[in-house]
Amino acid sequence: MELQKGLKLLLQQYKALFMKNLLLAWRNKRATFLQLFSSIFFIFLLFIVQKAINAQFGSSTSFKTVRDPEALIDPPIPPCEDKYYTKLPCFDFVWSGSDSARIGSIVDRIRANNPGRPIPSTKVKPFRTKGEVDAWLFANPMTCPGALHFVERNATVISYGLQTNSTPIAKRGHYEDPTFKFAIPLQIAAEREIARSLIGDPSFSWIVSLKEFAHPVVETYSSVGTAGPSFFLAIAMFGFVLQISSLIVEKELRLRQAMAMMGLYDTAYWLSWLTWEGIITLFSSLFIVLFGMMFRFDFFLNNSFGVVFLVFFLFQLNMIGFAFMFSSFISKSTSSTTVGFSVYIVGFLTQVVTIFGFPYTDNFSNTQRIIWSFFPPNLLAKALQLLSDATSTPQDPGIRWSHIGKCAPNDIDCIITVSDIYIWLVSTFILWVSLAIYFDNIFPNSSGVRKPMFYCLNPGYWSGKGGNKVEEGRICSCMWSVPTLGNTYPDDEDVLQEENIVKQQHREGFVDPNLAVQIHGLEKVYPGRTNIGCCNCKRSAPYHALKGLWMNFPKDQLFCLLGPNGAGKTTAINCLTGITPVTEGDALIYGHSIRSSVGMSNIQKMIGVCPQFDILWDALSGQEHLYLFASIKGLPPASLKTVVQKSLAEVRLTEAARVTSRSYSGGMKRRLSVAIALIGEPKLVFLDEPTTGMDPITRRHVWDVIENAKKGRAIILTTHSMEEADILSDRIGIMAKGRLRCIGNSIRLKSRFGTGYIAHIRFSATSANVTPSREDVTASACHEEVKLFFKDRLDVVPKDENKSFLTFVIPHYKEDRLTKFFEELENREEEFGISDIQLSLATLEEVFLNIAKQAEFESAAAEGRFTTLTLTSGTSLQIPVGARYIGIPETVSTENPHGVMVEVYWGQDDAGALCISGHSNETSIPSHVQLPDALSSSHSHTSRRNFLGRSGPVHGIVINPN
Ligand SMILES: Nc1ncnc2c1ncn2[C@@H]1O[C@H](COP(=O)(O)OP(=O)(O)OP(=O)(O)O)[C@@H](O)[C@H]1O
Repeated sequence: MELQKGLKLLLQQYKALFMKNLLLAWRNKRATFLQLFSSIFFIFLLFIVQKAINAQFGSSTSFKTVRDPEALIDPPIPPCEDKYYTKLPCFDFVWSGSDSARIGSIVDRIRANNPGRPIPSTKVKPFRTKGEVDAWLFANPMTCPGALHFVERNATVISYGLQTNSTPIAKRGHYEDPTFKFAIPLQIAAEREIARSLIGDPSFSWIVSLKEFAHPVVETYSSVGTAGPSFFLAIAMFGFVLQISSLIVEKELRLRQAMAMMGLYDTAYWLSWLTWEGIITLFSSLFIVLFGMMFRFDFFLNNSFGVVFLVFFLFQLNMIGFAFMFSSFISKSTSSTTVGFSVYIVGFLTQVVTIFGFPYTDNFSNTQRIIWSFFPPNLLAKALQLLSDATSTPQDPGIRWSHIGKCAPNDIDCIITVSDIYIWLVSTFILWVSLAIYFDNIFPNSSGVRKPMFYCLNPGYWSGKGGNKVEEGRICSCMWSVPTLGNTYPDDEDVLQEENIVKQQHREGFVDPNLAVQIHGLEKVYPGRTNIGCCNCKRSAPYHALKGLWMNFPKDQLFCLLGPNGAGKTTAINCLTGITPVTEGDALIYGHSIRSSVGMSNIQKMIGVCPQFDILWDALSGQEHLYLFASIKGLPPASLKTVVQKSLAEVRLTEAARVTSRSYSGGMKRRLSVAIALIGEPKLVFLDEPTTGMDPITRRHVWDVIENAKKGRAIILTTHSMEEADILSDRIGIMAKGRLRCIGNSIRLKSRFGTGYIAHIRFSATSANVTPSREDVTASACHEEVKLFFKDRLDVVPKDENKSFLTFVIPHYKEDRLTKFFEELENREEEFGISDIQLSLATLEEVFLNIAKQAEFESAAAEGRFTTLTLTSGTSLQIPVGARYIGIPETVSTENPHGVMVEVYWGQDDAGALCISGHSNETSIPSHVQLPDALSSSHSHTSRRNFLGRSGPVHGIVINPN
């Protein structure tokens, strides 16, 4: 099948990813709903805030249009309790001039003639002089709203002075103007009563009326301009947090890596997210403006629709770009809410500062403005302020398209316009997205791999020819030097032969067309690093996970890679699939080198990978996964449906095709992963433990799938199931500690590395006329005879036995005696009471365990590990891990002229580490054995004392009795 290439493939991948984003958003309806419609809630809150403020300030005529102002006639002196924040007991007024009886009577009349409310004498306080009044006011603040100072100059002249607290105060949205409320009524009352006293007519008429100017609304409070920035920032935060977590989840779950392995273009990935979020942002901004208009905000009604919409759209888009950039710094999706919350808090604070004028006035420098404008919430706050100021009174026309580049006529401090803010939002958006892509490349991905810091300065990166070099570890971690490998020649003859063939082909530059993979000395060292934290310094040494692999994988064969945990199987697959860079060596996959970026992109088109852990989107169904991966692979659109249906049928997921993978069982997920690996007819398939977690029936079915898939392609399979390896593989390689230990087909491995042949002897049930106790005796006699027969002819003892069978393990080197032996045994079947004889080769599991144990022996020897052997006699010896024969120090005697030794039996614990499982009886060391002096010397190092004078551990002596 011809796969799509170039621009066509990019477009196909883009469409498939866009569809994936749409499906994820559709399945996560609650989050998408919040992203689109949370604005209605916040705008409703703004509406309530606006209403509450209007109600509070409603009493002040400044907030109203006054066309026919009402006159206030003879305003009375109000009670002192009416003053805001007054302290009780209080006085309506205090006065000086109490030495004069005439002044006293004027004050009495002021009290008595106060319109509508005569003032009781207790509510006024007389003083002799102004100085006394000042001293009293100083000592008793907030207890009196005004003071009158009278001076009787002569019989026809009385002068007076007025004193009041001139600070206007606001209380719960109401302003108190002390001049109008207290000073003028006192003034009117004082002048009225002085005039009456001077002309001697106590009923002299005196009417004063006060009236404000007719005026339009002088000021308004816009909740959108003041509280709006933080509310609209909160709306944008939904998109911000969701975007960060979507990107991180795909990184964290290695979904991006899986797509990259299938040949995904980064451009398609970023474009799909950008367009998807662009569309969501567009609708979200549209709803903000429509809801704002619905709630009748002047801000939304009087400014041009397009101008307001663009502010919200560009701001939200900018926040998405900001989220893209942040996602490079975060590795856990659970941190996205914390990051979102922190950005919101910082944004809220900087917005408050912005609303108070920083730094968009002449008082601040350009540098301050530039730095401030990099943070998108600040630009939003300023834009909302400009738009809100432009509609602050009904007379203000708002901002039209034609005016976006101009300052408002009354804005004398204007330093930034709406069009400047658009430019800032667009250019910083481009900056965030570029930084996001750059950081995404230079920060380690989920496999710890990253590009060099200046990768984009490499011309090869842009031309597509090379420049795809990758590094490992964090940017700021110091790498340790890579340890060199010692002797890398294999001990096993088959491995050596394979290695020689591959090496020769490599030397000759021969690319065998019948080979799918040629591995040339593949080495992988995971870098050790020193991470310097603020108060600690963590070190980890480099780890040699692959120590030089030389192997060929023919086409049309299934190669099974076995090995204990940590052997390096997954590392080998990761190197071959380009997930992790190789340290040394190379591999050719269908002639393409894994070390070249062009080679790797060709390789990715012809491989399929089923990773060790299922890499699936919870919210996508099996069918959607297959559509997505088939599209990324570049299968022609016309064939997608048929291919997907076929794949689903192959892995028996047709019925569950439309069910989201969240509801799949472990086995179903594995089957889907296998189907993904096989989609698009890849020429090489990597299956990393594909049947883990499957029940026996499903496992057998998947074996059928794999068996069928073998035709026309190479498969590399890793598994911990020996049965699986035995059934499926054409060739098996067992790895341990980063090296290939053996290679060959199953029979070859069993015959070379198994303990030998296994003979099961089953005994016939004793006849019915034999009593039970007699039956036991007969059976036991038969067993003994057979045991004797095996001992006599083959020198073997039973490995396992019970009432009805005996099991013997016959070593390979006794193979030549077997034909005759079994002929004789068959002839004597009746005599021995044998009902059945079964002869089989040792199992692959046994081979595996032997190889793993051998590798442990080698690594223990290489590392010089020691353990304690406690003999039955009670003596404890320090012996090297893996040593088989140990001479016991200071045991030379006339009976044992060469001393005494034991054979140590080694087993492996649950973690695969070597442990002593027992030891033989103490026996004399044979005379031919070369002995170290230590064995007989009484002053040997084995019983030396340490520097504290205490005796150190006694060391056993490793000897070779053969
Ligand atoms: N990113 C890494 N950084 C450091 N060491 C690593 C890294 N990945 C793997 N290793 C180490 O490399 C060794 C080989 O690991 P690998 O996963 O290849 O083993 P495996 O044979 O696939 O084991 P399993 O059967 O458990 O999957 C292990 O000791 C592992 O700890």
